[in-house]
Formats: sequence, structure tokens, C-alpha cells
Amino acid sequence: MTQNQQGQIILLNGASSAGKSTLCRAIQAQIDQPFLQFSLDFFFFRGEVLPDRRDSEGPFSWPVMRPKLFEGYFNCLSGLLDAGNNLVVDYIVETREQLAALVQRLSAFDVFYVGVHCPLEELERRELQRGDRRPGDARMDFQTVHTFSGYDFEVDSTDSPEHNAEKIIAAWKARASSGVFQQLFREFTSS
Ligand SMILES: Nc1ncnc2c1ncn2[C@@H]1O[C@H](COP(=O)(O)OP(=O)(O)OP(=O)(O)O)[C@@H](O)[C@H]1O
Repeated sequence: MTQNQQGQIILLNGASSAGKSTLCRAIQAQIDQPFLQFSLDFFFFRGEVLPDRRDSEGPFSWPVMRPKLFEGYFNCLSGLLDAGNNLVVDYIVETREQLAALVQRLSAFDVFYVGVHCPLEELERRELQRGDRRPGDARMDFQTVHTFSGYDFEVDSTDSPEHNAEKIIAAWKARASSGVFQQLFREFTSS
């Protein structure tokens, strides 16, 4: 498959409750090409993928299941892109090692990496209001999620999703041929 037949990915990174999924939907609705939304949330919060039982050890050990789930999810992203699907994806980068794994897996693709910023007070307000997220997760993400790299584009999610989607799509269309993920790939493979 040639380069231009591969799908392209717009990847949003930000804390839990920053408004990433909402923004993915707004991008998907506004963009003039088909983009699939494919989120880890679909495993955790929709559908019936994961067993309810997640223990600290034993046959249902979450510390054993979790890295395999994430690794498989990264494989799904590259599989979908390789088949020619464009993707708009939200993710919460938790560690530099996790970012390195994502960069490695997406190294062959056109990745547009977007930082979704939101003030802590607003994150916590949203987290409390939605009621389906563990209180404290947003604060924990807030302290680390934007510390691992720069971005191709950044937005403030206190602005409306529609306006941010418009800005992201315009920036994506005007993007440079080599983005932050390609720089990161060089960094990670040379260190
Ligand atoms: N621009 C916005 N202004 C006000 N509220 C918003 C905005 N964007 C999203 N929200 C609300 O914030 C909550 C979290 O949004 P969303 O599910 O998009 O966040 P998320 O970053 O994908 O979260 P998670 O990573 O936990 O899945 C939702 O209740 C959503 O309606």
C-alpha cells in the first residue's frame, strides 16, 4: 500500500474530562473527509469488551491485563490506518514510555498531535458533574499529561468544541510535512 493510501490520524491528548471525546465528535462532524473515531473509552465505558472482574492479582489481574489491552489498542490504530481509514482519536498520555510506544507504533503514519488544555478548576467541575469518572483522575492527569512533548497544535477546551474543531481542522490542513511525532520518533530511536 502506498503512503497516500494510508489513513491519517488526528490524535488529541489531554486530561480526563478535558473534552477530548466531545472535540473528536465535533471534528468528525465538521471535517470534509470520513474520519473514524476510535477511543480506548469504547473498551472501558461502552460495550462489553472488558470483564467486570479486575483484581490486583490472580487470573483476572488488572496489572497483567492492562498493558496487553493498551498494546492491542495501539495495534488496532495502526491496523485501521494501514487499511486506509482516517482516525480521530483521544488519548491520555500517562508516561514517557507510553508516548514512546505510541510514537513507535504510529511512526509510518501522518500523525497530527493536538494538546487539549483545560484549567484544573474546570476539569474538576466537569468530572464531578458527569459522575462516571473516578474523582481525582482529572487532577492526577492535569499534573503530567502535557509534560512529555510538544504538539503540532494546541487548544483551550474552555472554548466551544465547534470553534476548537474548526481551528484544528484548519491547522491540520495547513500542517507541515513532518510533525512532532516524526521528531519524537527520531529522539526515541537515537536515545
Ligand atoms: N467546551 C466545553 N465546555 C463545557 N463542557 C464541555 C466542553 N467540552 C466537553 N464538555 C463536557 O465535559 C465533560 C467531559 O467531556 P469529554 O467526555 O469530551 O471529555 P474527555 O476528555 O473525553 O474525558 P475522558 O478522557 O475522561 O473520557 C462532558 O460532560 C462534556 O459534555
